[in-house]
Amino acid sequence: MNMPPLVKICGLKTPETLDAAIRGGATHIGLVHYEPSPRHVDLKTAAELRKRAGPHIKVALLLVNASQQLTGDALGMVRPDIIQFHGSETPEWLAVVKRLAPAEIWKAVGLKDAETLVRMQKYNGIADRILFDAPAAALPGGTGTRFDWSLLKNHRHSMDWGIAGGLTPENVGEALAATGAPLVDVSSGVESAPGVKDVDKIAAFLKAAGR
Ligand SMILES: O=C(O)c1ccccc1NCC(=O)[C@H](O)[C@H](O)COP(=O)(O)O
Repeated sequence: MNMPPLVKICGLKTPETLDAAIRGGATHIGLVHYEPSPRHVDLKTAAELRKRAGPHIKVALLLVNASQQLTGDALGMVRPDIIQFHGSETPEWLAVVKRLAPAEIWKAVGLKDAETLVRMQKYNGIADRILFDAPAAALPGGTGTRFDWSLLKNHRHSMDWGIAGGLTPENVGEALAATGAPLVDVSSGVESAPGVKDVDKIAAFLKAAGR
């Protein structure tokens, strides 16, 4: 029997929606610390949600081109299992954080074209996972738009990876069949309004993804 994919529910802000993700079998959750986002949580709230999540689900903290100071403060306060870099962070910066922080390093990459798959090789050996997402728009993530899944069809992955961008309970099965992704990540597709997660949609997504 095929293993179900890993599923990350991103952009959680409340205990109720965190509990819904855990109840539905999510393997990962994401906390966005980026003020322009409707999913932004301050570090105190992120630390409280991280504690509530407990040891059985992995918690990713999302940062976008954060300063050295903010990155250090965020890691110290929240103590995430994963830091997801969602801006134009360099491999050199990721390597510095990797040496200092006891956390996995994920790098989100806006998958625009086949050339992107060549350029992202610079993160090989540094990022613990690449998250293929739609190219940045008004926000660098959480845009609710898809990338062209066929770009990954014959790609030989040299790092652990996953997909994000415009996934919903209705299309996640098709996305998994098209890409064979070991991990799927969703944010807008389980919301009733930008930044407002819907517990029923979270449950439906997890079920549709096979959790
Ligand atoms: O979710 C945000 O608002 C966000 C803002 C800035 C950087 C990253 C952000 N989200 C990152 C994620 O991992 C999202 O889950 C991913 O981009 C997919 O989003 P969506 O298309 O809305 O499902």
